[in-house]
Amino acid sequence: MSNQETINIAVAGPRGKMGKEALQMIAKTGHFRCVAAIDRKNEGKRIKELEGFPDLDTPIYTDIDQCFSEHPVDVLIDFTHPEAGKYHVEKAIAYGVRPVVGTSGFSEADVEHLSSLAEEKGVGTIIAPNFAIGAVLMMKFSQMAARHFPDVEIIELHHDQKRDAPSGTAVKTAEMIQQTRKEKKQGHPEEKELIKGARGADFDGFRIHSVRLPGLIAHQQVLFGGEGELLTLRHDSMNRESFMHGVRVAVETVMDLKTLVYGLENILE
Ligand SMILES: NC(=O)C1=CN([C@@H]2O[C@H](COP(=O)(O)OP(=O)(O)OC[C@H]3O[C@@H](n4cnc5c(N)ncnc54)[C@H](OP(=O)(O)O)[C@@H]3O)[C@@H](O)[C@H]2O)C=CC1
Ligand SMILES: O=C(O)C1=N[C@H](C(=O)O)C[C@H](O)C1
Repeated sequence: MSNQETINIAVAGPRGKMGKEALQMIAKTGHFRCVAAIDRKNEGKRIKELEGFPDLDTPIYTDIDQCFSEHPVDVLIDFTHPEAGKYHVEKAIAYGVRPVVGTSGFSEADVEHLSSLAEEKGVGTIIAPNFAIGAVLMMKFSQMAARHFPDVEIIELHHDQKRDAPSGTAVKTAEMIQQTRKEKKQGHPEEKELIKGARGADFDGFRIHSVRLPGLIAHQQVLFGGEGELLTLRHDSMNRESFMHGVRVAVETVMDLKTLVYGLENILE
């Protein structure tokens, strides 16, 4: 489709950190229009009544059925929580609305389930654990490196308001590494944790560590160890605008899809 055709968007989670950022991105993108918001509070209010958007006269719904029945919505952007996100995606697909989902914490089974729904209805859907371009490159470089360095540990670092651990990005990175890494249980065979959790979460024989601190936004290091050498890949999101180019590309791309795509790396050129 032409980049200039207007895309009507509903945003789920408009009071959240990412929901607010998405509203700003939509306002700055000429051919995007926010036509509705889905929030579990503020039924019947307008976004302009929320903090930060005095000019946005967009209706807020708590009932997603009502929202999709009353508005012609092309794309749903969801930045909420996994249970709400899954419900929103199921509803969107049923109404023929294309979901673009950043919400993390979906299980493999959730993604498979939503993928079958999308395919059955022919509704384009994008679920991306991380919309930052640098993060996607870090994941791809990690996948390349794991072919040569099977000894790897992931350290993800996030703000202390994050609910899920490990992060969606860390899980996706681990899944991508798993595709190229020779299977191996790392560390000493008789290794013993003196404090439970000291060695982090086990993913197919390698470890994921989650750090939560105020002051952090979203960061990840992937450390590879070899004979006499170390390779460190690191990505830092210094603000939440860093995710918005990817969200914009996903909104444009999903208009032409008929199935579910999991991971931004699958749509970037
Ligand atoms: N893919 C990516 O690039 C990125 C993904 N994320 C992910 O996005 C998600 C949101 O992150 P963030 O904005 O920081 O989190 P916030 O907690 O700031 O925002 C989440 C929002 O979702 C709302 N919400 C919860 N349940 C519902 C519901 N049933 N219906 C409607 N809204 C609901 C919350 O409302 P309430 O206040 O009432 O609880 C809150 O406003 C997380 O899963 C995070 O991991 C974050 C950054 C980048
Ligand atoms: O909660 C966040 O903040 C983030 N969540 C996503 C994740 O779980 O990977 C993406 C990014 O890391 C920020």
